[in-house]
Order: sequence, then C-alpha cells, then structure tokens
Amino acid sequence: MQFARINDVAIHYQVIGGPAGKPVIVFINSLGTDFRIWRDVIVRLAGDFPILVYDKRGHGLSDIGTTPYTIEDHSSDLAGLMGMLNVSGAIVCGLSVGGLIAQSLCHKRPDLVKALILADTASRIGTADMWNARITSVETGGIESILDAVMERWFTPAFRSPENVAFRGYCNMLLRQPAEGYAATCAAIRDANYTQEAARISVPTLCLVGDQDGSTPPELVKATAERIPGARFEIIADAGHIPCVEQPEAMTEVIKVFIGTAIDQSEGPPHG
Ligand SMILES: O=C(O)CCC(=O)CC(=O)O
Repeated sequence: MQFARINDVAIHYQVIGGPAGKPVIVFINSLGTDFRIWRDVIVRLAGDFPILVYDKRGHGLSDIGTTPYTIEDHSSDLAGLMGMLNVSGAIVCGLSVGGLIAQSLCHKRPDLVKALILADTASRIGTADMWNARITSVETGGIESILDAVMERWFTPAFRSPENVAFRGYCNMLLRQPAEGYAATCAAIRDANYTQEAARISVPTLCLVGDQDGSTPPELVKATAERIPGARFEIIADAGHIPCVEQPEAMTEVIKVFIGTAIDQSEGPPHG
C-alpha cells in the first residue's frame, strides 16, 4: 500500500508501472466507492500503460480531512499527488464525481491532462435540493439509510441478484465509507457546475455511460459530450452507473479504441 500526505491529508494511492514513454492513465473513483472499483479495467490495461489510482479524500483508506469539500479541493489533491509522483500529460479517467474532478483538473492544470475519459458523469450532476436531502439522510440515518436507493442506480437488476456475491461486496464497500466523507463529497457535487467551461475543453475527450445508469443517465452524459468540442460518446450495454464493475471488458475496449485512435502517444512525458 502506498500513502502520501497531500494538502495535509493522507491519500492512499497505487502506481502500477508500464512501458516508458506511454502516458499514465489516472483513475478517479465515484461517490461512496474506493479505488478497487477499477480493478477489472486496470488488469486489462496494465502492461500497456502506467497506471495511477487513488482514494479521494473522505473515501477508502484516505483521510477525511476538513469538511465539507469542494471539487477544487479534490482536484488540488490529485494535482498534488501527480506532482509528487512526477506525472503530467496523463489520460485522466473519472467516474461520476471523479469526472467532475477530472474536468476541474483539466481547467486548472492543463499541463497535467493529455486526454479525458468522462465516465457516467456530466458538467453538472443533480440539483441542490437533491444533494441537500441526501446529506440530511446520511447525517441523520447513516449510509445504510440510502443503501437500497443507491444500489438501484449503481447496478442493473441482473447484478443486484441476491445470488451475486459481488453485489454483496459492493454494498459493503458503500456501507464502509465514512459518512462524513460521503456527505462532504455530496456538498462538493452540489456546488459544482462546469457547464460554461465545457466548450473550452481542448483535449481529446471520451464520454461513456452505462445504458441503465440511474444516477447520470445516457441523455445527461450525451448532452455533456455535445458541449465538449470533438468529444466522443459511447454507451456500454447492460451496465448501470459503474460499468467498470459490471462490464469491465466492454469499458476497457472502448477506452483502448479511444486511446488508440484519438491520442498522440509519441510524446509521453517522463513519469515516476
Ligand atoms: O456516483 C457519484 O459520484 C455521484 C452520483 C450519484 O449520485 C451516485 C449515486 O447514485 O449514488
């Protein structure tokens, strides 16, 4: 396990080495998850690209830090981590709130971002009323009070079968996130809106979404892709909000095609 102190917060991360000269792929997880959601995509990409994955503050083994957060707090942590590891010019792949963090990083630190993969995310997610109600639920009833509703948005009915032990595991993952970090990240999502900035994204961008995503549905992600110049839009069949868990093979294929056809890989900067 690897840890770094960034912005006075202990951040849990992992670097998986890859060929020199290739851009690093950075993965940013979603609300209520830790970086293990990326495992089945990472195993399919490892060896072809260096990989950096981490638990954003308030999630996984990272510290909670001072709450509430902004998306800029999260992107500043990522910028600090990449700086410490001498990573720049990366392909930054963020899922949901991870996609908001990726957009923020791209706007604030364009030197760090060579391309964006925006998975099950948007320029703006949800409404202030929705997020305030979710924060109140978590603060009063704990994460278990929202478990069933969240799982219906995250996963297809087939994945939610009681026979599926992996479904049980992902329920445990959500339940074991700290309520304070979860609620603080809800506030960050509530206050983020990158709609105006979307037209200024100038790096190759792939927007993808599960066809049954109940949190950021395909129409929302498509509308975001249409605001970003030249962005590609792909739908992953038979997946909810977390296609890297439900359909890792299909998601990896879409990512590989995007990287192979949209990104100049000849100038990958040195990385640590
Ligand atoms: O997944 C995220 O990062 C935020 C979007 C969301 O609300 C997820 C959920 O439905 O719980």
